[in-house]
Amino acid sequence: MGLSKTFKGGVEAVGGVDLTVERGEIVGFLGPNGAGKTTTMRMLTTLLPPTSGTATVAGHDLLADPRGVRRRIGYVSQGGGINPVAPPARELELQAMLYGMRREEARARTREVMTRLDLAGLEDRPGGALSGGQRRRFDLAFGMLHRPALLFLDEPTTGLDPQSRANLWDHIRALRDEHGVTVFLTTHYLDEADALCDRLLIIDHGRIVAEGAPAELKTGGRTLDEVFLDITGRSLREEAGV
Ligand SMILES: Nc1ncnc2c1ncn2[C@@H]1O[C@H](COP(=O)(O)OP(=O)(O)OP(=O)(O)O)[C@@H](O)[C@H]1O
Repeated sequence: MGLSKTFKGGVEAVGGVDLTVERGEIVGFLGPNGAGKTTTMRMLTTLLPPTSGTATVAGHDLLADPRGVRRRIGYVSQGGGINPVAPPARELELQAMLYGMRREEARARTREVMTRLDLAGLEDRPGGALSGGQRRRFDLAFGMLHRPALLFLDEPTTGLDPQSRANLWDHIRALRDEHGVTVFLTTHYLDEADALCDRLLIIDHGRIVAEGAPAELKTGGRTLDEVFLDITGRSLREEAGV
């Protein structure tokens, strides 16, 4: 599909990415800061027009049928978007109505998703009074509300304690195992990639540089961290101005 993106000013963020994600797998998209992960994800979710190339996402062509893509995917952005003042439970109901559900159905779906994600009992709690783990689970609730076949998660567990991370992994696995949802996620935590993902794609300087199951990549008794550094090098990206 050769997806690429060059920003105004000439920064080539993504330079011809070809990737395939199979239905029902959890794919980890790894890469150093500035490698092009978020830019790729924003193109795959129709939020950013590619400079060239296209892709088939959840069975629909990105350029020819972006509405078809949007209907079938969920997207949870880096850092999420929970309103600190309003209870996210109420906003979930409104969101469900925006997806075309009637009030009763929206209420029922909100209850169902919240129960699934261990959020029952938090119906009246404003976003600002939630723990980091609860906030991230609400972010996930927004992403899965309309039963997408494919879920994009940009750094879903950043800033969470080990318990909350493990809990979120369980929820992500359950989406795959019980509903056949395909998950495409970025993370900087390589232990997370190792434990959670069926397959990994490593991007660097806007190009895919390695791909495989965690066990396939960890050759020669190396940890995933070692493999990652061997592939992408040890220089700091921000200081190189990339
Ligand atoms: N709107 C923009 N305008 C110009 N350059 C941009 C823009 N967005 C991203 N870039 C540049 O494109 C490159 C890729 O950025 P991107 O955010 O996709 O990386 P990333 O892999 O998601 O990084 P991180 O791990 O830090 O989130 C970087 O060099 C970045 O500075």
